[in-house]
Amino acid sequence: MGNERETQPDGAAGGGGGDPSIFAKPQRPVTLKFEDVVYKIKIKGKSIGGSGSMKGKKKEEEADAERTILKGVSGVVLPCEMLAMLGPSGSGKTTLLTALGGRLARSGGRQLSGSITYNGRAFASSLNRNMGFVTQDDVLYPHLTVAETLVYTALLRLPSTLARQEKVAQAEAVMAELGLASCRNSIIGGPLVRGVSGGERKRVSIGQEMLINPSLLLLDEPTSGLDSTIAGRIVSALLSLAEGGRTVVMTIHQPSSRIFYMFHKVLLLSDGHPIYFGGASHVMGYFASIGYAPSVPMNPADFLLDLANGVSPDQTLDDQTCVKEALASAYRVQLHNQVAEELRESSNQYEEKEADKTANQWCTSWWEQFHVLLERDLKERKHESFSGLKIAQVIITALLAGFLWLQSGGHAQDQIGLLFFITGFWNFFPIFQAIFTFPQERMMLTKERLSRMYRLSSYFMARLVGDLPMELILPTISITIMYWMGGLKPAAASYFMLLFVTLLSVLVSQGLGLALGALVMELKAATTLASVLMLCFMLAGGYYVQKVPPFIAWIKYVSVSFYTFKLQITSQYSLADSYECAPNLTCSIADFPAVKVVGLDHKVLALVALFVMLVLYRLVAYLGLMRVGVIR
Ligand SMILES: Nc1ncnc2c1ncn2[C@@H]1O[C@H](COP(=O)(O)OP(=O)(O)OP(=O)(O)O)[C@@H](O)[C@H]1O
Repeated sequence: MGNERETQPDGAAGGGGGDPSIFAKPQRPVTLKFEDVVYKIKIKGKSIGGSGSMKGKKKEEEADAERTILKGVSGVVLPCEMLAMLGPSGSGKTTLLTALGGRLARSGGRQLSGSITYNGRAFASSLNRNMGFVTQDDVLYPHLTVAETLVYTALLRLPSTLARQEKVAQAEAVMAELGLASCRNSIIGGPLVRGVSGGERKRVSIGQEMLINPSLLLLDEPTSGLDSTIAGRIVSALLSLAEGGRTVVMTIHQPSSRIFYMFHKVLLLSDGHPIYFGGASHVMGYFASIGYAPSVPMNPADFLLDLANGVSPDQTLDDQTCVKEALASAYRVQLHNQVAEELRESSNQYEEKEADKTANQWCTSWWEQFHVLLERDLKERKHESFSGLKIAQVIITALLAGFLWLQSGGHAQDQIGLLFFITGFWNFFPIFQAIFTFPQERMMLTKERLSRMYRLSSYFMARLVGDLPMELILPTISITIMYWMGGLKPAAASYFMLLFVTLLSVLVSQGLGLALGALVMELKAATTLASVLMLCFMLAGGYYVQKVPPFIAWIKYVSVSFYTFKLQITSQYSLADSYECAPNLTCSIADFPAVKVVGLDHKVLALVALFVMLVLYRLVAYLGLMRVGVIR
């Protein structure tokens, strides 16, 4: 089926939603071809046939416990064309779009076969810089404004050859293009914070991809959940982009007829089978020619969806599976060869002559990435880091402890109890703050890493540095209150030593929280694991038990609480100190039960152990994060 519209590879603007001339023509227009794409997944321990799969194949699929999601889909999309992929829910649209974006997982029994080429070449990671991918769910930071979101994306995704001002100007241009200027200073919002509307959020997501002026733009349901006017505006903006020389492919559920006729080409899927590929204006004629014409005038998209669901207009075939089979076999007889011919004939006009040597380079330097990510992180998380609730929680706890220990000065039992309370509180608190960090960021990290926006190391360092102020300020306030109210040793050196040790242990616990979050990437499991681990560490900390069976005594050597408590005790006591062990009897502090367990010696070793943990946990967190955003 040909495309009834005349395509304009030179990039004349036309149609809908705005003037794309503010954007340069894409540097390398892309011809996207896909041929006989088949995608199979293995379902372990179950024997399932494909839902509504063709009868003959059902048995074979059951035997293999394998499900075929895409069953030989072909098509070609040229620069200046916009293809819509239609079909019922579960028909395979998103799977195909993900395959076209080079993001489909192939490990763990998942197989993708057939060919997908971009200007005649297979997918290469360099394409990510020339391709925009808008996912169905908008993955955006809720506390950034529309303008901040787009400016930070521009700073990260546009090359270093552009000055900061030029990147900002590009973000402004995108906002103007997508009609976002009026809400530029509104925050994005999310489930818990009210922000811009769903349509505006979607336009921000599209804007993030438009910023890089991609030659190939793939969008998963860009209009879902929007009213038809807003949906129309979005599709017409995309039409403008396509007609400016880009190749645009989108999945869409139920477009209005006005939207439907904006598409140059349509691919209709039914249970993974293609049942139509060709010009949007020819689709009704094609189905009429094979005996399926609507009995009353209707929106073509509704009619196509009925057909793909197996509902024939005249209801002559009651069995929906029969209708689907008839349509799939009509495609094979009538269209398959035609599409194959179109694939052969459409030249790879823009074929790249040589491999892209910049494939593995980044748009921006490590420092630029670090700087922008740190700035963005501080903006996005300032409400959380400096939350009144968190500050109140810490200060109230410190004051409460201060009042409880107000009259305990000089009493060893109470003082050592206070030290262990400080150890416990400042081991528990940071771990449970840090554990949420990476699981909450997973979607964003995946999205941005797949777009090759930044190195993992720059992200990781920005995150660590961004967390630092609050990680250090709050414990300092808390320790100061408890130290002086609780009557600990009134000497500056002892105070600073205790403060230093506590801050170090806060950073170690934070690292442990980050590592657990990054390894498990699931909040419930990570918090459970952290509770168990911290309880073990606390119990082995030296305060509660003195006689520990040898087979379990080693736990203290991996316990952050043990080293922290030991160093805190040494900040307050030396071997020369004594305490009142019975009325009118003084004993050496070294004989006090808890002090006996942790000891007053080997201070340097304890410090080294904390420093090793400080580095090690962060290294584990980094290694855990390396899995995110990697397609297998
Ligand atoms: N990795 C996977 N594991 C199990 N099932 C999968 C996997 N990937 C896709 N599927 C299944 O394949 C089918 C097609 O999914 P896909 O998301 O492509 O459909 P869709 O047409 O985009 O649906 P929707 O319009 O609801 O988004 C669905 O039944 C889905 O459950």
